[in-house]
Amino acid sequence: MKKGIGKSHSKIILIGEHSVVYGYPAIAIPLKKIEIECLVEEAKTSFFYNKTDTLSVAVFTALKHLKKENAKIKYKITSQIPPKRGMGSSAAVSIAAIQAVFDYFEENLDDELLEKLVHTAEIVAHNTPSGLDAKTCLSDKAIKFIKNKGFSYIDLNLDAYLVIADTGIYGNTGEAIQNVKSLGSKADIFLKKLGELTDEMVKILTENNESKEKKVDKIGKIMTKANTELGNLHITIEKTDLFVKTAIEKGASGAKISGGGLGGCVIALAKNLDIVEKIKEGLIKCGAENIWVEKI
Ligand SMILES: C[C@@](O)(CCO)CC(=O)[O-]
Repeated sequence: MKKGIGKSHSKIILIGEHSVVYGYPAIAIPLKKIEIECLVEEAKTSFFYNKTDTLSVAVFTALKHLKKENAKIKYKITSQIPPKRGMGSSAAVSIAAIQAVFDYFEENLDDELLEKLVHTAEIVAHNTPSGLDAKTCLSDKAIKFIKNKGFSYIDLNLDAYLVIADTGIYGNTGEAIQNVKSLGSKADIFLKKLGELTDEMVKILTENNESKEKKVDKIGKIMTKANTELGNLHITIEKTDLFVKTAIEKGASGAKISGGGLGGCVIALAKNLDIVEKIKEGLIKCGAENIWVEKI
């Protein structure tokens, strides 16, 4: 039977979520071990478009581009990425689905077109995507990203670990973006501060000759400060605050939410595996539903 396959992976945002929507830089890291795959196969009936479902929107976006809106296909997603947790599941679903549709019809798809189509699909998912999620889910390496300006690869090389802990609470990027918008000009000062913190982190990562340990300390502190600013923007919640506090008590150099907010994941930076274990233990006691560890 004819079939098409597409693949992508998860991501986290080290710093700069939300402020990136307003033109400030962000740093994001692909999580290549947490994968997603989409399979497209022949079906008896035409594809049914549901505009409230990210996957359906992505498939439709690809079919529309190929002028095959009435194609008789069905699709299936196999994903390790929990949805609505700030781990890029909507961008990754879109990437995998669009690739699978193009693969099914044996059409060429370069990265530029893929990104454009993902962006179109993402607009339906949360209105004003900066493009950061899609770019990170398409990347093999950490990136520094500025909306409408592009990206550059960034070498982290810290010999440290990120503990990524899922609160189990669905975040809502669209609502979180709306919360920030509704603060009006009151948000400006917090967004600017996030931009400054990101610039500071980029400097440490790219220009600083200190020991890795000192860099990790500084980066951790910046992460925690960023979380405070995200709190000022009303997108942290009680459980993420508890995770951040606990991770730091257990020895994390710093911690923050990652992604859209209002739930989702907290990321904590740890200097070594002993600290990783302590953080994990603490966060499991606080109700973490799932924990991943990424060396950075
Ligand atoms: C909240 C946000 O900054 C990140 C969502 O993962 C939105 C975006 O960049 O499109």
